[in-house]
Amino acid sequence: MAKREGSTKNNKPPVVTATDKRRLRREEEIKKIESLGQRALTLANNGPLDSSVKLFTELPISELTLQGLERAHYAEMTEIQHKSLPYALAKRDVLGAAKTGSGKTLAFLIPILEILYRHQWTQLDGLGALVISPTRELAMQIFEVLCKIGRYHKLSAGLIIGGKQVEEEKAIMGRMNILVCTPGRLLQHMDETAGFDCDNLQVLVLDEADRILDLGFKKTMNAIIENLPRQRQTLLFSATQTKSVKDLARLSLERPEYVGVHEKDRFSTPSKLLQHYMTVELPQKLDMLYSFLRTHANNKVIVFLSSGKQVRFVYETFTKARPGIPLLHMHGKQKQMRRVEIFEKFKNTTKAALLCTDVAARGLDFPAVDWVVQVDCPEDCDTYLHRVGRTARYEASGKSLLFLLPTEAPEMIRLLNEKNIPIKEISPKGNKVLNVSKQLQHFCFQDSETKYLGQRAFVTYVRSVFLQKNKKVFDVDKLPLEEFAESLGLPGAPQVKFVKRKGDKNKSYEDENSLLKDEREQRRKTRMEEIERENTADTCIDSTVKTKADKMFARKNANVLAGHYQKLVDHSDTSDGEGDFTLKRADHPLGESDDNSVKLPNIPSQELSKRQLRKMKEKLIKNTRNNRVVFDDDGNARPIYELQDEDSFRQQGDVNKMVDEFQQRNRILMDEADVADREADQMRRKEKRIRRKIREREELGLESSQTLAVLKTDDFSGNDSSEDEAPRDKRSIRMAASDDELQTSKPKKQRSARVLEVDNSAMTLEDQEQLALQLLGSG
Ligand SMILES: Nc1ncnc2c1ncn2[C@@H]1O[C@H](COP(=O)(O)OP(=O)(O)OP(=O)(O)O)[C@@H](O)[C@H]1O
Repeated sequence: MAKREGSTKNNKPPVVTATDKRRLRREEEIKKIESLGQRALTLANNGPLDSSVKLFTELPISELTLQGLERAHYAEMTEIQHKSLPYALAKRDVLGAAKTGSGKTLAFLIPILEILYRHQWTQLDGLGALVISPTRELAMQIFEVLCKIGRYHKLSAGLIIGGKQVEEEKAIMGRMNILVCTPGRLLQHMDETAGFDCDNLQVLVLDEADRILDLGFKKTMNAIIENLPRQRQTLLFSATQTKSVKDLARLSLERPEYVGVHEKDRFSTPSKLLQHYMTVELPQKLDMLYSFLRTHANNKVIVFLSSGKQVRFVYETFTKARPGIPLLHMHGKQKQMRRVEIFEKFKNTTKAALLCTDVAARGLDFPAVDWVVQVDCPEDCDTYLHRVGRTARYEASGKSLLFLLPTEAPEMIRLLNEKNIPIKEISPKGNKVLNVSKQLQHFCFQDSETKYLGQRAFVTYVRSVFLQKNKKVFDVDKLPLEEFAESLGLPGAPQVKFVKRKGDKNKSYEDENSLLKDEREQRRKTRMEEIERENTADTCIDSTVKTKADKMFARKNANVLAGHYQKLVDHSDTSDGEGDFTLKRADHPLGESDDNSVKLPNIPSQELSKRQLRKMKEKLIKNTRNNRVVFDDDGNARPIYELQDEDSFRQQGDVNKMVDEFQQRNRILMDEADVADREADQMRRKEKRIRRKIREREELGLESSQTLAVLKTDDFSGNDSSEDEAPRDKRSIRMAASDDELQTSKPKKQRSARVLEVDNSAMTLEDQEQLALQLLGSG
């Protein structure tokens, strides 16, 4: 004390050490945090925010988040943000509903950052916030926005969306403060990962809440919720929000604030979205789509179909038919890396058509989409809303077109009108409709793989109609099946038999990876039971009536058909939950096997009973008798030899000469066939080579499907040797640009703890993946 007085007397300033500076700054920060909390509470208690408040800066939001928002060019709040943030920032439960593209993502990400910041969350506190999304792409998108606006916070964040690197994920799960994930993989970690617990969880967010809480995810979500503490904040957002009391009870919400933004609007779709529908007969759908793409070749278009097989078939055949617009395709069964690639490609393009299933229907924020075309009718109005919501986002405009069958149109339009969806009928200009069916026929005839794909596309479409709940819209009996098959280029309609299993769900949209192991096991068992039923119910098999397709199969030897038969009955490789019913052809006329031996369908024999094996053998032997056919130029199957009566034959001229001519003609034909076979064989081998390479790449780990990154190092240790730099810089997140930088620029201590500083400024998903790989590799 005396010393201080002395120093004052000598007019010397008191000595302020670095520790003092740190302490002062810390005290200041604590005061700010307390004030933020107080202001947030007052704001929430005051009720709805005044309409004059427009900017994020006017809300009790920390400097760190505001800087992130500014850097990402977000200044003014959208309506849903304006209405929900005051409650969410005060840690209240919120059920938010607002039109598609209206900014719901920020409405839950800002509160997450703020709540954790106000708790001064550190790595030692573990998991503080969990965001659950129904699809991987949506999770990736949310993660990207989080990286952008959270760049100045000292929090770690991970993206957990499935893939192969479970073990690597396990190693760092325990250190994540925020996780963005899909339900299936999250549950897997809850079950398997030691050291990963959610006991401290502060905020739970369900994006697309109605979807996550519906039947498809019910079991998984129930199990996840069991692992979460009851004392937490829960935020639910969707354009089509659930109000089910049961759902809310499952989540134990506490007096939630219901924030419905556009409820009083005249229409439930964005105002700048122009919506049309067109009545199209089923066999004309692909012609219409092809014509549409030809005439919109300079646009960015999303095309929705109801199954992955259809997506693949249209993609494969249209790519060959060249509609003049680049084509991309996305469905649930694609490898994750491929999906990421397509997602990024479509995001960054201005001119392309993305053919997809409903896996892309919700939440995805592709910039500047001009058109959304729904080739197949959505299962309900909510799905319609989410699909069209991929265009006209935020302040942009967009158009949509819905194809409806004459049988679907009246009821579907009534339902859409009832939901305040303004949709107008338009009719195609007759002279602009191009015919693509002929080309499809050609492709199917030329390539058996395309034909099989077409058959499966046919089956999955019919199945999807059969499984729809709303029978007033969807009537499978009224589908013109033969004409539809013809329009896909198929030589006849594959016969489809429906066996509705107990517990069948109406799931045209499901991330297969979300299925639990026991669900998959259950499906496998049911499939085996179906095969058993199929093999014993011979009364269903009508061996006399043969479709053109049946005859076409006869060309193939038994071995190939066995594979095909397996594909038809084995639903395990279905892309869109295709395994929900039994498909059965009326008969399977088999051609002669090359080696005259009978091959059984490719099912492990130990999984079949003796009786099943015997039945299958009998069935195959019965069907392998002389019924070979040839095909004429129109693709019609004919028997190889069609006998004339002798008199008319002799009248045609000298028999020996005719025999010579016949043999010569056949030699030429056989030579041609030989060349074609060799070419096909070469193609097949090439494909196999490519597939093998891809597999090898994957095995080497070059395909990183798992994405996991650390947003920010957590360092409240007080070790601020660089404290005289601007605090913003000191705290800023820097991304190591290369492996070398990662290796060399970090202090050893940090590296050994595998904590990276990340600058997400220009961080693409590829960067994030790269970073994740580096991070994982560094341990
Ligand atoms: N405050 C804002 N200022 C400017 N742009 C914003 C703001 N909030 C969101 N956006 C932009 O609006 C677009 C849509 O936002 P977002 O994806 O969050 O919509 P959404 O309501 O979640 O849509 P969906 O219901 O389809 O999931 C995004 O491109 C986003 O960057």
